[in-house]
Amino acid sequence: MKILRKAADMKAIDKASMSEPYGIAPAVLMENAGRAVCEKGGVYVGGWSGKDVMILCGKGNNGGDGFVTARHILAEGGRVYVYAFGEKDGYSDESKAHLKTLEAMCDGERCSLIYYRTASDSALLIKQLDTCHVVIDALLGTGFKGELREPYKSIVMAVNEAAAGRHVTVISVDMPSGVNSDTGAVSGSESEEGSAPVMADLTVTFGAFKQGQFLYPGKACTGKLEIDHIGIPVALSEQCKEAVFLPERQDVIDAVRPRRVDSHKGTHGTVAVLTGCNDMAGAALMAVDGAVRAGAGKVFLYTPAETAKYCIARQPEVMVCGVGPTGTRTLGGSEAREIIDNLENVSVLVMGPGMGKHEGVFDFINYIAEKTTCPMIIDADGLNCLAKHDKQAFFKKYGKRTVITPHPAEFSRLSGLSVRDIKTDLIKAATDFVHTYGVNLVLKGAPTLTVSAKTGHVYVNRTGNAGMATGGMGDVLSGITAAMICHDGIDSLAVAACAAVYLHGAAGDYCARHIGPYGFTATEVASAVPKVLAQWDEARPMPALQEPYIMS
Ligand SMILES: NC(=O)C1=CN([C@@H]2O[C@H](COP(=O)(O)OP(=O)(O)OC[C@H]3O[C@@H](n4cnc5c(N)ncnc54)[C@H](OP(=O)(O)O)[C@@H]3O)[C@@H](O)[C@H]2O)[C@@H](O)CC1
Ligand SMILES: [K+]
Repeated sequence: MKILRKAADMKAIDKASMSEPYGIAPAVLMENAGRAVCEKGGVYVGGWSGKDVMILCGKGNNGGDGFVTARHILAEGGRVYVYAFGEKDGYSDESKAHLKTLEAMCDGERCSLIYYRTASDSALLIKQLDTCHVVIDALLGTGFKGELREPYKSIVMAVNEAAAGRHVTVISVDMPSGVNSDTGAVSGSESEEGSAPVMADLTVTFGAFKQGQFLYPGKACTGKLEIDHIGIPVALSEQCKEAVFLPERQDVIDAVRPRRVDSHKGTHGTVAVLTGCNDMAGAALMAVDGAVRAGAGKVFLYTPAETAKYCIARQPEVMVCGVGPTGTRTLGGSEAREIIDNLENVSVLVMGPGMGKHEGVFDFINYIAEKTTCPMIIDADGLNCLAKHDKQAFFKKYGKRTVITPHPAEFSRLSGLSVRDIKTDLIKAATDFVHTYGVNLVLKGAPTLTVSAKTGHVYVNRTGNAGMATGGMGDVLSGITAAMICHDGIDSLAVAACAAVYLHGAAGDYCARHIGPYGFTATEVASAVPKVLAQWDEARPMPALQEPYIMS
C-alpha cells in the first residue's frame, strides 16, 4: 500500500539518508531528482530535442532540483532559459554546487542563466514565455506555505495564462508551487487578491507521494503524477508509524478475499439495519440494498410499524420487521426494548439513515449499544443525535466497536469545527477526532478518509466521482460497510470500512462509465457492486479448489 508523506516526514527521511549507516551525499539525491524530472518530463512532452524550455528555480532546494533538470534537458537537445530567484550565496551547499556546474555550461545560446532581480527581468521572462514550449516549475516544493509572495505571485499568474492560452506544457518539480504539501490547501483561497497556484500538467515527485497531491484543491493542480525514488533507501521510505495510506485496487482485492466455495449464508453474517421514521423509508431501503448487494448473508430491517408498510416486499431478500404497534412512526427507547431480544445473533448493526431528528433517537441508539456487543455503524441522524448528547461518554464505551460515517456537515456538528476548518486540513481534523474519541471514522467527501481507532492509520480513498454527489449514496455505503465487516477474512473494522469505501466508489465509477457522468442513482450504485466484485475476481489467480488437478 502506498504511503502519503508530509513535508516534515520527507525532511526526516532526507536526513536519515544522509546519516549513518547510509551516508548518501545530499547532492546525489538532488542529482537524481533533477534527472528524474528530465526523464519523466521528456516522455510526457515527446522528447526534449528542439524544445525551448523555461526553468524557474526558487530559493530553496526545489530550485536546486531545477538547476540539475536544466543540465539534463540540455544534454537531451533542449534549449534552456533558467531563472534563479535566490542569491548565489543563499542556496544550500548542494544547490550551490549544481548551480556552479550549470553556470559553467552557459553559452548564452542553448543555455542562459538569469539571476532574477528587477522588473526588467520580469518583462524578459514574460516575453520569453511567449516562445517557450515547456515551463519547469522549480519555484517551491515541500517548503511552501501560506500565500504566494511576489515575485512568484505575478510569475505564476503569467505561467498559468501562457499554459491556458498557448498550450505551454507545465511540469512541476515535486509539488505545484503554491500547493501545501501536507494539506492540499492552495495559495489564493484565503483572499480575493491572493495568487492562484501553478496548474501543472505533470508533477514529478520524489521519494514518496505527498498528502497534498491527493487532497483538494491541491489535487486539481497536480495534473498527472509521477514518482521517482531518487535512491532513498527502501527501509526509510517504507517506515510507516502513524502513516497515511493510499489503498490501491490490488490492496483491496487482497483484503476482500473470494468466498469459500463451501460457504453458506451463515458464513456471511447477519446484518440488522435499525432505522427509518415516519415515511422516510427510502434511506432504510437503500442501506439494506447496500448490505444485500455487497454480499451480507442475511439482512433484517427493523423499522417503525408505519414505515414498515412501505418497505415490506420492496426488497424480498430482506426480512422487514415493523416495530411498535400500528401507528408507530419513530424509533425510541421503548422500541429498542421491544426488539432487543431479536438482536442476539446479529453480526453487525446499522443505525441512523432516515431516522429523523426527534429526541427518542438517542435513547434508542444508546439502549441498543448498551445491550449488544457486535460492531455498529452509525450514520446520518444517528450522528446528529450523538452531537447533541454526551458523545464523549458514548464513544468511550462503544467507540472501538463503532464506525461512524459523517459527511462534512455532520462531522462539523460532531467535532465543533467549521466545515471550512475541516476542509483546510482534512487529515488533521479527522485524526484529532479519532485520537480524542477513540472511534473508527469514515469522513465522507472528495476524497473520503477512513481512520482506524486502533492504529490511528488513515486511508485516503481514490475511487468515486462527482456523479456520486447525490442523495442516498451515504445510505448505500452504510450497508456496504456492514457487509464488509461480515466478510469472511476481514477482521478489522477500519480495514472493512476502507474496503467498503473503495468498493462503493468503484461501483460509482462503474455507473459513471456505463450510465453517464451523473444522473445515476444510489440504487444503481448498489446494483453495480457485484459487477465490481466480478472484476476483482477476474483479476485474481484461480482459487485453489477450482484448479483442474484437484477436480480430477
Ligand atoms: N528527500 C527530500 O526531501 C529531497 C528534497 N528535494 C527537494 O527539496 C525540496 C524542499 O526544499 P526546501 O526545504 O528547501 O523547500 P522549498 O520547497 O525549496 O521552499 C523553500 C523556499 O520557499 C520559500 N517560501 C515558502 N513559502 C513561501 C511563500 N508563501 N511565498 C514565497 N516563498 C515562499 C521560502 O522562503 P522563506 O520563507 O524562507 O523566505 C524558501 O526560500 C523538495 O520539494 C524537493 O524538490 C530534493 O532536492 C531531493 C531530496
Ligand atoms: K515546484
